[in-house]
Formats: sequence, structure tokens, C-alpha cells
Amino acid sequence: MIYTVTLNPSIDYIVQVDDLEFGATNRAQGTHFFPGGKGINVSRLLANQGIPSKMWGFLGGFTGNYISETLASDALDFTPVSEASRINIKIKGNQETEINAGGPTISEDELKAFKAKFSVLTAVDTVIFSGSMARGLPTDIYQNLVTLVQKSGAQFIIDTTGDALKATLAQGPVLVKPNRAEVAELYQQPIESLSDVQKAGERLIQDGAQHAIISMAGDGAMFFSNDEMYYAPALVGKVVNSVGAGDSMIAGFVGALSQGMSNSECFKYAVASGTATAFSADIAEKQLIDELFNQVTLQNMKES
Ligand SMILES: Nc1ncnc2c1ncn2[C@@H]1O[C@H](COP(=O)(O)OP(=O)(O)O)[C@@H](O)[C@H]1O
Ligand SMILES: O=P(O)(O)OC[C@H]1O[C@](O)(COP(=O)(O)O)[C@@H](O)[C@@H]1O
Repeated sequence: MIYTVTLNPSIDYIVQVDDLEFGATNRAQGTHFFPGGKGINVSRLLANQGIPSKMWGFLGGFTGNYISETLASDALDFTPVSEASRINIKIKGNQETEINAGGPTISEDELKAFKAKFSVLTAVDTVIFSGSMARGLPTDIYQNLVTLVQKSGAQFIIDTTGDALKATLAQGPVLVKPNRAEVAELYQQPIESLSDVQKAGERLIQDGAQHAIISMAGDGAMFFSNDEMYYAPALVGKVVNSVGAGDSMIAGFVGALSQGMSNSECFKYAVASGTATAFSADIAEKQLIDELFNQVTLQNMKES
């Protein structure tokens, strides 16, 4: 079974404001609510592909109720918390501006109840940890949870940032997928040219990742393993809502990996899934992913 862990889920409130003016009263041209948070997005894309997963994490308050009612799925197995889950604001205009809230504070008892779920894991499972930590959790929470996963023999994937990413890289994730800004922050150096991306990706593998993707939004993505390196130029199309594009990449890769595909095919599914979500209002559906899969081209960077 694939488990996704979203420690800090959200309602994503998408607000279309064509000419945002700070310090003035703006009128929205359109608004949408989506259940969000990185692991939830991964599970939703996997479900659209017909691949089952279970969703773990914390949900609370009226916002938590909205998320569970909207998802209305047997895959939900969240730990209830007393404070309300967060609302993240995504302003769409000439540019995309995001305001991600801190989220609820998790108590020691709530954390204990959540950790108890890990006892069901066995060596055939994969756990995907995604997103920021909620308040009140120890700073080494991801390392501790990865240790629990590894005790069961299961594998893990992690999509987070900063010190938590640095520490868990050394624990050998199956996949990490930082974007350019996240990898620049991790290694404290600017990542501008493709050669900068290449060096950073090789470093992710040296630092412990089994596979790494560095995503670059409209500039495409690069894939790394011990002996492979591919660059996928971005596909051209109309970007509708790129929230969740990175999460969709992870889901695309993991879904293909769970079906025994090669690294290059898994990467192509990752790019097709990320792009399909960027070209959709919500998390992408299977039909568009399959259409785009046939358009993804890979450049083998070990041969160039
Ligand atoms: N503007 C875009 N045009 C084409 N593809 C895109 C665009 N934005 C995202 N994608 C696709 O989705 C992937 C993930 O997007 P990115 O924005 O890099 O991730 P994140 O959401 O984690 O920051 C990209 O590598 C690319 O394949
Ligand atoms: O946990 P974080 O880092 O604050 O990110 C949460 C946000 O990221 C998202 O999961 C989208 O992530 P991506 O666009 O990187 O795929 C939103 O649904 C959510 O609002």
C-alpha cells in the first residue's frame, strides 16, 4: 500500500484577481476552494490513475470537516486535532502569489495517536511524506517518522524543504523532488543554468536519494539516479492552475514505479502528471495525463 502523510493539510482558496493592487479594495473575478496539502494532492492524483493509497496526517475544525467531506473517500485516515486546519490563499493574476498559513498546533497526545498508525506498516509499503510541518511538532519529526517507517522495512519518499530535507536525505529516500528555489535554499547556492541544476541533482544522489527530480515549472525538469540523468523540456500549453503540479509529479513517478516501469518511463509519467495538473483547474485526470505522456521527450544528459 502507498501511504501519503500530510502533517499540515489546507483548504486552497484560489482567487482570480486580474490587476491586483496592494493597499486598495480589489474585486475577485472568480474564486474556488480545493482540499489541499501536498500528500492529499498526491493521493488524489493516484486515485485518478486508479492507484489506491491511504491518507494520513492531522485534520481539525470546520476546515478539516470541509476537507474530509469534499474528499469523501475511504482512503482518509487522518488523526483528529482540536485546532482548525489552515486555509492557504493562492492569488491568480498576471503572476501567481501564494500565502500559506502556519496551521494548527498539534498536541503531544495528538502526535502520539498519529504515530500509533505506523504500526500497520510492512516491508511492501511506501510512505510519502509531503509538505511543511504543523506547529508544535518537534523539528526532527520527519527523521523520527522515517525511522519508524524503516523499522518496518517499508520505503519512503520525502517532499519537504530546508533542514528536514537535509536530514532525511541521509536516510535514503526513494525519491526527492525539490524545485529550483528549494534546492538553491538546501545547498545555499544560486541554481540558474542547466549545469547548476545538473550539479545540484548529482549532489542529491551523493547525499542519499535513490532518485531525484529537480522541477523547474515552465523550464521543465531533470531526473537523476546513480547512473541516469535526463532532461525533459516543458510541454507547451495553457497554464490554468499550477498549484499541485509538483505533488502531481511525485504521484506520477510513484504510480509508474509501483507498476514496475523503468526510471525513464516513471520520469515521463512524472512530467506528464505535473504538466497535466498545471494545464487543469484541479488535480489532473488520467485522460489528459495519458495524452501528454505521448508528448514528453527526454534528453539523455549522460550522452550529451
Ligand atoms: N508553466 C508551466 N508550463 C509547463 N509545465 C509546467 C508549468 N508549471 C509546471 N509545469 C510542470 O509541472 C512540473 C512541476 O512544477 P513546479 O512548479 O516546478 O513544481 P512545484 O509546484 O513543486 O514548485 C514542472 O517540472 C513541469 O513539468
Ligand atoms: O505544506 P506547504 O509547504 O505549506 O505547502 C502546501 C501547499 O502546497 C500544495 O500542496 C501545492 O504544492 P505544489 O504546487 O508544490 O505541488 C497546496 O495544495 C498547499 O496549499
